[in-house]
Amino acid sequence: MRFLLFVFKFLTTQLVSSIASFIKRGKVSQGDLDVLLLDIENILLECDVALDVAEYLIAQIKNKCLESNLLKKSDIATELRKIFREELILLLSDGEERKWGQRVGKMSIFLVGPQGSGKTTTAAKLALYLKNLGKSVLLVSLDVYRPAAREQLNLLAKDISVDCFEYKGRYIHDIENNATEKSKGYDVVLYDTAGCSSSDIDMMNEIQKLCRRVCPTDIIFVADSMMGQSAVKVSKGFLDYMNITGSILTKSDSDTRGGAILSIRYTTGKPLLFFGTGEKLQDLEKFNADSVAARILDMGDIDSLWQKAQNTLGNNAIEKGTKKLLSGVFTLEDYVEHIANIKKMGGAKKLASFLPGASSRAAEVSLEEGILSKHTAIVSSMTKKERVSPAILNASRKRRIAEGAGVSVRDVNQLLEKFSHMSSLIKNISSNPAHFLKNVQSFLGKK
Ligand SMILES: Nc1nc2c(ncn2[C@@H]2O[C@H](COP(=O)(O)OP(=O)(O)OP(=O)(O)O)[C@@H](O)[C@H]2O)c(=O)[nH]1
Repeated sequence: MRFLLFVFKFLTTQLVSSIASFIKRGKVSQGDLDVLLLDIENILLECDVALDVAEYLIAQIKNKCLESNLLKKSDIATELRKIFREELILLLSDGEERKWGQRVGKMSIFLVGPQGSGKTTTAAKLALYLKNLGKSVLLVSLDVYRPAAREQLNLLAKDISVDCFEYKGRYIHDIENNATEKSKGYDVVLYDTAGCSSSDIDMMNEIQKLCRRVCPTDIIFVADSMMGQSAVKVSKGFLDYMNITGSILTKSDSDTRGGAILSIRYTTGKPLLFFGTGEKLQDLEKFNADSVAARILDMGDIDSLWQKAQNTLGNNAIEKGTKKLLSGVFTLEDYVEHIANIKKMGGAKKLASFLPGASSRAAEVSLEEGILSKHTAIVSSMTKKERVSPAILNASRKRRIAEGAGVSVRDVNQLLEKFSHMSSLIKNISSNPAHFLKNVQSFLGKK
């Protein structure tokens, strides 16, 4: 599963450095705060957040700062981030998205949106998601203009073993009539519509008519994360013709500045349901406002990190690893296994992005990634005995290992130093786990 690696990179870096330089000033006045909020508004605009949305968010934050007497607080930085986070969450969610897909009764879902926004791919991703929830799903293409789109949906449906209604005719109403007949017996019918622009009045009228006839339970607007400032205009265009009930943002794995996320939620007033995070059919993530707000403010996203560990490594492996750690035994083989797990989960850089303060440690973590690969090579060129008892490593053994791994003896010494540091840390954790937990909680701000 890919995560929102890029979406907030720019926004986060800019916001965090602005807030940090504001805090560094020591005593701050209302004027300083106004300048900071103006800076933040500009950063939001640079990140493609629409003007209305940026102004609204800043006005809300300003009100909250006044209400809470921010300037009189002893820890202005923490309080400001808290306000910012709460306002972002309010802007992004009313909690409705959490209930999506759990509804009892038949669902019929229309996916609508501009051309190329990812509707067909998302239809298949959603079908897979709903199938995994135990629902029977039928996919239907309502795109009579592009036969390739029907073929594309059919192929995707085969990939995930979901039924697809194949209609070879040319008239959209015939497809719809036949599909309504075929759809009996399925829990969910997912309709993929033809991509259209809101300025194409004929097409919009046609989709509107179809919506009236089928009366779908959900009309989901599929938008490309990269649409930036135009997100407001495009989503308003669709809202004029149909009652959108939720949105999905695709291509959030691409190098976008993320503004569309805030803009679309604000404009439609309807829940953001999912993010498309890649081209594969598994690359669909449920939207979680808390996680997104935490990532934007560089406050870490431990829930997503935990989910990622569970999905990649499995609960049994995590439990086994934790037990071993708490027993205080830590060998070089365990160290290499941890490095392999970090790689499996996407590498040190990706994992660090889930921790608080990630944006300020990006360069450091990049360096660490190379060191970890070196360490794996060094341990691989050791004998079993050396891995279990590194104390036996004398000068000649170190030279042999360094040669085998293609590194210097200094690198071998650095690994041993790091390993020894980690071993004593783990011994400390195992002798007092409660104290360790307390430190972790305070690091994560969950005192
Ligand atoms: N990287 C990435 N690519 C995606 C994502 N979703 C869709 N795509 C790609 O975007 C391109 C267009 O996707 P489609 O699903 O064909 O888009 P569409 O909206 O159905 O297109 P039309 O029917 O022509 O309007 C394809 O190459 C997809 O693989 C995503 O979340 N991430």
